[in-house]
Amino acid sequence: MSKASNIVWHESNVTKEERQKMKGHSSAVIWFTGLSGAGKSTVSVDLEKELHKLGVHTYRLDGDNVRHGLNNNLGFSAEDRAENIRRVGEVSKLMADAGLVTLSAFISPYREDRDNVRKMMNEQEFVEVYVKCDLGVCEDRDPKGLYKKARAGEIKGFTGIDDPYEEPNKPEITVETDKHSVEECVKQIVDYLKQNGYLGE
Ligand SMILES: Nc1ncnc2c1ncn2[C@@H]1O[C@H](COP(=O)(O)OS(=O)(=O)O)[C@@H](OP(=O)(O)O)[C@H]1O
Ligand SMILES: Nc1ncnc2c1ncn2[C@@H]1O[C@H](COP(=O)(O)OP(=O)(O)O)[C@@H](O)[C@H]1O
Repeated sequence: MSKASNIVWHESNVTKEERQKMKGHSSAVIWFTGLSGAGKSTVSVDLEKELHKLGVHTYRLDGDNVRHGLNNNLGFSAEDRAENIRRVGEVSKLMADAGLVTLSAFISPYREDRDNVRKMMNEQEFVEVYVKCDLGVCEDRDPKGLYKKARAGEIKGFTGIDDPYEEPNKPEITVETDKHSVEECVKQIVDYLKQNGYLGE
């Protein structure tokens, strides 16, 4: 809910549709959710490179990066995670309005928070990608050494250890990074986007 009153929406003279036409592809928010170490960053970085080669205008938003700036006043309580996801959802929506394909990679552990982002956009604009990976595999990978710290009790409220992760019920795409290579996961997403008309002619 807005705290401000007496504010009036001001329309632009260039529409989203006109921006999309100029770019030659649809806008979309590709929302990566999954455990720490599941591969959200790795897959989204390689997917962006692939989309760029195909002439798609992209931008990537990543939990670690956004928490250095826009969201540096938020921690990892359920309330702060909800606010993190709400703000990133609003930024993703602005980017969709600008005609971009945004790749948003956040643990986003709560189904309700992700569904609230979905509700912010047009139905076909939100593509939820569940980056699925067994917790044990994530823990073995431990690319930042955070699981080790969480197990040692040095980090409290770590997702998957002593904080919840709610799997998506009906994601548009599930990539299983403990069964398929990065290249295969990227191809699966590109194929979905092509088959569903996101990438233009
Ligand atoms: N308590 C706790 N739980 C989970 N993750 C933690 C925590 N503390 C720090 N980190 C680091 O923060 C990154 C997750 O940030 P997100 O913004 O994606 O989290 S969330 O969507 O708000 O849940 C996450 O990055 P990824 O490993 O890329 O997922 C971690 O590096
Ligand atoms: N199929 C795969 N997809 C994504 N990452 C993989 C895969 N196989 C192994 N990895 C490795 O797993 C780690 C995933 O880390 P990262 O992308 O930072 O995860 P997240 O962003 O979800 O925390 C990386 O070290 C990556 O090289």
